[in-house]
Amino acid sequence: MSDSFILAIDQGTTSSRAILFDKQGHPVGMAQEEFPQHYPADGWVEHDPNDIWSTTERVCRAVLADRGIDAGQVAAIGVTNQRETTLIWNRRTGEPLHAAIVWQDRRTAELCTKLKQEGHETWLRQKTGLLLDPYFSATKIKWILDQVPGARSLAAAGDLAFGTVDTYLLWRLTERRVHATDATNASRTLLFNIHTQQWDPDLLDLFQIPAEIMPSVLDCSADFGSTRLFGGDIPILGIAGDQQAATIGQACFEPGMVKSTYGTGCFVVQNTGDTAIQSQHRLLSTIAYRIDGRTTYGLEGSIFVAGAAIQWLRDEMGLIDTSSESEKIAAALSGNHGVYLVPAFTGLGAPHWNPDARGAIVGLTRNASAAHVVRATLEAVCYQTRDLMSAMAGDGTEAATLRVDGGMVGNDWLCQFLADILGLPVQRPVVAETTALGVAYLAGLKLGWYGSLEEIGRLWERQASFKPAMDEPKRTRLYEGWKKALARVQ
Ligand SMILES: Nc1ncnc2c1ncn2[C@@H]1O[C@H](COP(=O)(O)OP(=O)(O)O)[C@@H](O)[C@H]1O
Ligand SMILES: O=P(O)(O)OC[C@H](O)CO
Repeated sequence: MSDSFILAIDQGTTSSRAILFDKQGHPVGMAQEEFPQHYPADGWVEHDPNDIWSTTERVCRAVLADRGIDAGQVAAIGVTNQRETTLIWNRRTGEPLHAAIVWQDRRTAELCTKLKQEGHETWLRQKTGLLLDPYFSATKIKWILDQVPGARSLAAAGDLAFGTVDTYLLWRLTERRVHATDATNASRTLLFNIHTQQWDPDLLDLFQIPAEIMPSVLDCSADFGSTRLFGGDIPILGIAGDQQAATIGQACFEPGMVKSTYGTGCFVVQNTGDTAIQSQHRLLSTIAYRIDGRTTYGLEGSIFVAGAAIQWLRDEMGLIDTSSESEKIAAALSGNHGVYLVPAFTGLGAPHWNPDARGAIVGLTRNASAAHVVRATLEAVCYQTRDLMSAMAGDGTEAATLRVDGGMVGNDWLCQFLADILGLPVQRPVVAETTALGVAYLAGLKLGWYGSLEEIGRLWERQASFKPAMDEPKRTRLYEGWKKALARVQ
């Protein structure tokens, strides 16, 4: 089996990646391509569907060519993706009706506020585990159907298909144009009842979305069809939203286990077993994975800006030349000197859910320097994680450790400060690409490469552990400072 691989496609917010994994879950090759972000109006974020597709197709071809691997050696494909991002296309022509509306896009904030005022949030939360926020797909679908001329009549004629990014990629990968998604992606639309596991007629009604445009919903580890685009026929056997895939890649299979992924945003997910917890702290209840028809739920805290703030330091403020430089700068300072940065660039996500909040730097004195702003940006990611972890402890289980991954956790200073502020050991795995790994595992389960999640769990390896080293009074003092800064922007 040594010459057999799984090809994991990770279609993220800023780039598309293709990674080949062997049976032991080791990456043996990777190709990555960034693509343009479009900001057509304040608070709007769009992707060109053709960029999503063409970068994905190219990175798949590139990784196979680089490693000299042909389609016959690829046992299966797994697909993981930026979630909630919404596409609608014409089933007959394949033409997208509109640009993809990205998860970060706030154009439907007003509609969400109106629906909240009309009292819809409570029943909607019970069914979906989510909140009324522009983040999720439903209001984005409604926006496209309402704004694109002729869209509603095309939908009535059965000519339109809606999909999150996984669904769009699946449709384009498969010759027979499979229109399907998995339960984790479905659970981010605000249209899927996480208890009955069905598209919910009341929700479709509320958002005026015709059922005909919705994809069928399968387990995460399932036969999604096959593709002939890379030479031979390769089955597609795994799909999961990226944060759920990372939960699997981090082997958080026991209730109470938590992972946190630090990429563009930061997403903390705790496994809650077969219970969909109704959060009292404005966290989301979501489907962590569904395998063999059995659903495992998760509690999720989503922060919209994490690594994106480091990019902002680099691209807009010019305070650093590279993201990794932030580590050296933060480490060289003896403390934060009371400087806090609240990166509420697109409002605040969990547990605040305030779309109108905006960013701020507070505590500046004559001695404050660019270095303090850089350090404050890294610190903010850690304080926000503590906000989420405290909310989670209030709703369910207090975590014993935190497993971290994503582009930012190569930063040792960040990982240590995170352990210090949480007062919790932080563990970093050997395979940093946990998102792609998670979906490779899902495909591998279907292939029979792995007999169970327990077997997969035994493959998880720790690369580094960061133990809390800060005394409690200092931890409390720093966190209190953060809370004061946060109060200034709300
Ligand atoms: N050493 C570092 N310190 C801080 N941030 C970093 C570091 N390396 C990368 N990043 C940030 O991590 C993000 C990239 O992570 P990645 O997981 O690839 O993101 P995504 O999948 O959301 O596109 C970028 O925002 C980048 O600024
Ligand atoms: O593409 P990422 O890694 O920033 O993840 C985006 C999330 O799935 C949005 O919910």
